[in-house]
Amino acid sequence: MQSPIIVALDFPSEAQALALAERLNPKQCRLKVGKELFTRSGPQVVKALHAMGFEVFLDLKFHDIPNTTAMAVKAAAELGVWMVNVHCSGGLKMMHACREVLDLHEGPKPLLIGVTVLTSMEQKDLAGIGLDISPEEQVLRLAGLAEQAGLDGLVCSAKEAQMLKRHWPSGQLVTPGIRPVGSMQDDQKRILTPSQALEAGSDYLVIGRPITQAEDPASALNAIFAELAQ
Ligand SMILES: O=C(O)c1cc(=O)[nH]c(=O)n1[C@@H]1O[C@H](COP(=O)(O)O)[C@@H](O)[C@H]1O
Repeated sequence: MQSPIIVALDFPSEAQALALAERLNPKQCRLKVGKELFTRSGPQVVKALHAMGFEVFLDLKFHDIPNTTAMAVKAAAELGVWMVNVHCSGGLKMMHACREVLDLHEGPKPLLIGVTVLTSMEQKDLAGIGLDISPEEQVLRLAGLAEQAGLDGLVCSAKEAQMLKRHWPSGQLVTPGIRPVGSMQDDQKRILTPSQALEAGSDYLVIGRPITQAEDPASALNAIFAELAQ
């Protein structure tokens, strides 16, 4: 089976990230490079992971005026990443500019994914930023904009996957906030287990600390992969 697992390489140095990657199998997962690692190590770490045979999700959650965001997405495409993301709350014009720049890009195009409501946020956090609606309503509103802009899918909580697949069947759903039974919740709020997330309609599962902080990360990945392959 093509693995749905994306391991989040949230490390403070390239050395640590590559040491973890060395222990993982590119047939069992893809890797996510996020803000901390990229800010410290830059495109070099992405190139090193590509050289090890991994496909990379560049998770920098771009959010800026349309031209700036689109040029950042273009740079990601030129780096050869498999997936890139932008915040849907940047609006329709911003997402549309990103779609257009990728349509013009020659060669393999990364999947363009929109971030809806962060999995660390609950209703009261939305109220704190002036949004007096439920996370589900806000996710649906942003999903509608992302579909209209021609994005390939969404980052969302697996708890919203079923609802989103009904509204946008072809949208690829990338879901963090995944916790195998018995692992720590950490700062995640809207969580599901790997199997529950796939059943709910997730296409890709972003899993960080339950694998990267495990005593034996390869076994932790293997156990999740085996459970999903059943
Ligand atoms: O875009 C993301 O990947 C993301 C979106 C979101 O809403 N919530 C979320 O946790 N993430 C990322 O998913 C990863 C989750 O890591 P763990 O909580 O350690 O499994 C982190 O790298 C987060 O940056």
